[in-house]
Amino acid sequence: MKFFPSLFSSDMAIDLGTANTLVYVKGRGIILNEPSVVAYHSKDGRKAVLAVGEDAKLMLGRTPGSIEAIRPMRDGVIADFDVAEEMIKHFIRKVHRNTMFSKPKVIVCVPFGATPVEKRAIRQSVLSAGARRAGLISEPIAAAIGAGMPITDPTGSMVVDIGGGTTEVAVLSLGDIVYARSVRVGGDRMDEAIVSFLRRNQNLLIGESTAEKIKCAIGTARMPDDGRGKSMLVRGRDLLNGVPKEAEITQAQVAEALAETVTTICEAVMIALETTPPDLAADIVDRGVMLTGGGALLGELDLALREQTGLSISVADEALNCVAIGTGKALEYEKQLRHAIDYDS
Ligand SMILES: Nc1ncnc2c1ncn2[C@@H]1O[C@H](COP(=O)(O)OP(=O)(O)OP(=O)(O)O)[C@@H](O)[C@H]1O
Repeated sequence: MKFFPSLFSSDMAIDLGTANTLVYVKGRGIILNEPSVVAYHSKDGRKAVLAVGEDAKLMLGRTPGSIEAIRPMRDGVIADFDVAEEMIKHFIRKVHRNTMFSKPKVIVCVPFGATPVEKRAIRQSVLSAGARRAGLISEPIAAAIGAGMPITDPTGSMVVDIGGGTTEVAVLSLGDIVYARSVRVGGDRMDEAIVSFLRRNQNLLIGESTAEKIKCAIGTARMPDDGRGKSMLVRGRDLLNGVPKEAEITQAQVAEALAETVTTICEAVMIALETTPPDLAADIVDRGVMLTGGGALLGELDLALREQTGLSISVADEALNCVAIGTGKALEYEKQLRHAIDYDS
């Protein structure tokens, strides 16, 4: 009997993220979560896919001349359509492999600011990957559903989804978006800020994946009370003499490196509040703001936002998976949430 669900249903929801792609299968939940990376091998002017997802991410920054590891999503949108299509096809086939009947229906979440051309390209990639129908849902709506917010109530809710490439701030009421704004800062920008901080202050050159490790291990949005906080050892290359070098980086230094990104996120929240109609803004002041996305896990980001905006801030349970869970719920409860899913544009 365990075999039956995979035979009959593989309608799926995809969170096509800058950093990670997650696939939710109806009735089963999230069954795939892999980095959004594709590695190609080039020979005699012809390119062939070598690896996708986890295996391809291991190759980033470590490829010889004949291999290229590419992240097709940048700033929350598709930067390289051909590579993105390969990646979507690979993931859909991986999930759909055990299904004998019917092509799946697929719902994909897209950033609020995605253009009609970008939406059409995503839909086309999904259809050519073997889907029978392709629906799109706006990322802030999916994030809010995934965080369990009462988005269909006649009250204002604010969700701030901090992803790899973008941060989307949205105000929702009665199941739809009243205000949304996307700023091109997120986890990637934090990694870049750590790389340039170490280059400037310690003459140490590190790669972005090392910067991401530092951010996840000791990253913080607030200056530690003792002015230093925890520390970790980092390996990179000495920019002065070109040899490998190990240096210590403290939480205070990471906080300094990330200060600009954190301020940009705070400003986006304040602008959203100022632009929201007064009654809805009052609801948000009462009910607070929900943070979702991997960037929401940055140490003390909720506290820093609370201090800078004066609003009450919560981090969603399963912040990293909220968008995928919300897109999946839209698929499960399609009748109730059909106004949020776009099958036609
Ligand atoms: N513990 C952590 N602390 C800080 N950042 C983290 C942590 N865990 C994950 N991240 C960051 O979260 C980001 C990925 O988040 P998420 O998966 O929500 O983004 P995405 O959906 O791929 O991106 P986008 O929404 O921009 O398309 C990465 O930059 C990652 O480094």
